[in-house]
Amino acid sequence: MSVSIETQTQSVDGPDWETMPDGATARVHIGAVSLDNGDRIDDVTLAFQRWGALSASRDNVILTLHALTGDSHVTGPADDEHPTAGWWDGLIGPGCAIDTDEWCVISANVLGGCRGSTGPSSPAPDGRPWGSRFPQITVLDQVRAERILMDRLEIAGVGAVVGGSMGGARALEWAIEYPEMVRSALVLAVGARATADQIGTQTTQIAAITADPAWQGGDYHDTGQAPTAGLGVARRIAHLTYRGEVELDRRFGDDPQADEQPLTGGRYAVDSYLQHQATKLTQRFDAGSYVVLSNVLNHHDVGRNRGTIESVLRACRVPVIVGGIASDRLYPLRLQVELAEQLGNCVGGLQVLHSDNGHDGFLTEFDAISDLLKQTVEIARG
Ligand SMILES: CC(=O)SCCNC(=O)CCNC(=O)[C@H](O)C(C)(C)COP(=O)(O)OP(=O)(O)OC[C@H]1O[C@@H](n2cnc3c(N)ncnc32)[C@H](O)[C@@H]1OP(=O)(O)O
Ligand SMILES: N[C@@H](CCO)C(=O)O
Repeated sequence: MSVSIETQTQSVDGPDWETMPDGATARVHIGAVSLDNGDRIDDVTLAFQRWGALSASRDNVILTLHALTGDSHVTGPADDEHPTAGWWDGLIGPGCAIDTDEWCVISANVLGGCRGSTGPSSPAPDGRPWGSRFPQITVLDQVRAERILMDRLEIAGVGAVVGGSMGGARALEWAIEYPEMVRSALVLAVGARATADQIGTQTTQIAAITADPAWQGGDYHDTGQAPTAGLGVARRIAHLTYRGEVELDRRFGDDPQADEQPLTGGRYAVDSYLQHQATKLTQRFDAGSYVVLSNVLNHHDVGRNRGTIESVLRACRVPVIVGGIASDRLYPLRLQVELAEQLGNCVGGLQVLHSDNGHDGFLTEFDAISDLLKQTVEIARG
């Protein structure tokens, strides 16, 4: 589906993006985005951060793509605008795996997100929060928005698109939909389409949120209430899928939490751990975005409107590095085996990360991710 692209660039709420300090945030009105479901969102805003200088030929951009509850803050400590430290902190910067003395790193908060980009909690054209009116979007819709952002920034091509999980899904869609713009891609901890298991756990998480009376059909943003309990349950379920089964048992087993007594109403240690993860998320993330983005993952299917998954992957000529984590039970290795075997130009075959941390290995395995990023930028150099 083609996307109408307006010509003007309008920066709002931020400094000139090319000269702002490393890690500063800019927000750009990118205009309308046409969606897979035939709908359209007018006047989309994307918030993004930039590290490293844009070269005179504007051809040294690395687009880093965050996962479900991430945001544009790839590196650096938490700050007023970004409640968590960078999700690939230390991997991007001067002398790092993506060396910002060479590369200009751009990272945008995703369409549907809640950290400065248009999503359920941001104002619709009538000034009220989008809430339940926010349309069903797909990974490809998010990538279309990012493609328009590149156009607004006058970036005709990028050295690499890199990401894991939902970020990996977008990197894959970038390589398939806009191969002429992408010199290399890192696709980590994801598959070519959602599996029944993923859709099962994600729809169960959505059910936990929508069962919370504070959800109010998704139109809670201006009521002073939020479905915090439902979002917390959703995160607990999700977090179990993000970590290794053996890891959790090794760390927590059936231990009680501190001096609590489970037989008399006290908590298990793993219960306390999940409660902690849930509380941290509910303090920083919008439930409406969580629902929209979980559905984005449910709808992920590179074959949609294109053909068989195998034919779509085989036709992709962009050099792609494919990585997977051996203990990932949410995006098991068989999904990355399929990608590595079927992508038209997978470089070096499947690269397996050995980690106890399951799916979250794409965030925690610093050395292995560093190596994959270095391989990717090496291809981008040509
Ligand atoms: C691209 C993106 O996805 S960006 C978003 C990434 N960040 C998140 O998703 C935040 C949620 N956290 C996570 O997913 C993971 O913690 C990661 C991937 C960020 C880091 O993983 P790890 O370093 O292995 O941390 P781990 O999962 O062991 O969690 C440690 C936390 O659990 C807490 N914890 C450990 N045991 C217990 C317990 N028994 N009871 C309560 N809390 C506990 C620790 O105190 C620590 O808290 P803190 O994070 O507030 O300092
Ligand atoms: N911890 C990651 C895992 C999902 O990929 C997140 O919350 O985005």
